[in-house]
Amino acid sequence: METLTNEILSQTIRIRPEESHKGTYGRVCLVGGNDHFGGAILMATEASVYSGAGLNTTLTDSSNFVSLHARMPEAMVADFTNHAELTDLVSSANTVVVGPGLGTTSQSLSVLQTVFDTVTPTQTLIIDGSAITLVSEKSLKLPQANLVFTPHQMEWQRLSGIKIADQTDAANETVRQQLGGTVVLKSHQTKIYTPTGSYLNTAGTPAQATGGMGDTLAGMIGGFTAQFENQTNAVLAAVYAHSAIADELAKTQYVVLPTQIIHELPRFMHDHQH
Ligand SMILES: NC(=O)C1=CN([C@@H]2O[C@H](COP(=O)(O)OP(=O)(O)OC[C@H]3O[C@@H](n4cnc5c(N)ncnc54)[C@H](O)[C@@H]3O)[C@@H](O)[C@H]2O)[C@@H](O)CC1
Ligand SMILES: Nc1ncnc2c1ncn2[C@@H]1O[C@H](COP(=O)(O)OP(=O)(O)O)[C@@H](O)[C@H]1O
Ligand SMILES: [Mg+2]
Repeated sequence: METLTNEILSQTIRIRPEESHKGTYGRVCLVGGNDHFGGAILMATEASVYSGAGLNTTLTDSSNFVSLHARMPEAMVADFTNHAELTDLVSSANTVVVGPGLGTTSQSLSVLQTVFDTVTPTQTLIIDGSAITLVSEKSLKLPQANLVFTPHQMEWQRLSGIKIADQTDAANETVRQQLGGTVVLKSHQTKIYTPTGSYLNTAGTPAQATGGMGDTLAGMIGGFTAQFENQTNAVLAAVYAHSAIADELAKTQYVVLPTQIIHELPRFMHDHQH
């Protein structure tokens, strides 16, 4: 297993060419946020926008529209129960993030199933939070796409069937192969299992242990995969940047809020572009 260093940042974060426009930097569609967990999709969206993705659209419960617009006028918003809009918007994205705050009701399941029925093999699909729990509980058939799962250890236990104490590299890699795609197994030392190798993230701090931290990472992975070509490096760089920014803030803070990491992103990415 290879340890991630800040080299992954300069290998991934590109200086923007002069001759470019918002279309050059990818389209992200973020799906989640029910009437209880609006904050989760709000943070994921904010993270994708601040990562520099060119166009961001959030499909969520209509009760979240006002708060989302108030915080994030850069993002477009649509109702995730509108089947036609959901399929249209998911189809036109490069990257789809599904799950932050989606919940596990029959409505959540129907939204997730529509996303799975719509994505195509050329798209990257990040499956986070409630979407992982739903796939596990309902044994959903996974779509053909560039899949990125972002479970924490309990979600990985549900999805893989491996108890937290038994989550060894060999066992995790076996299930990754069965699932296909990449698994970002989040913990105090996140491990990333990809089709081409496994990586350990030693950056990060217990100051990050607060709700919304993973929702933020899912949005960052969305923003990075939408605009940077090498999809594996984009995932690795997002994981590393998320923790490295937290480490910087934790030098003077007891707790680091997800939204504080988000607001540091443009400065941090500027300092590491190549
Ligand atoms: N502001 C919001 O709207 C928030 C919404 N959230 C959403 O709430 C839904 C449920 O997610 P949860 O993760 O809270 O619930 P889960 O029930 O999936 O997992 C939480 C449980 O897992 C245990 N656990 C064991 N190892 C862990 C590890 N390494 N990291 C994290 N937890 C570990 C925790 O102690 C806890 O009991 C998701 O859709 C999520 O996106 C959460 O992200 C919290 C913030
Ligand atoms: N003690 C810790 N040290 C380093 N990183 C941590 C620690 N606790 C949590 N994190 C990070 O915070 C994030 C938590 O994700 P998750 O549990 O999905 O949060 P949420 O669903 O509430 O947004 C992960 O990226 C994880 O690696
Ligand atoms: Mg989570």
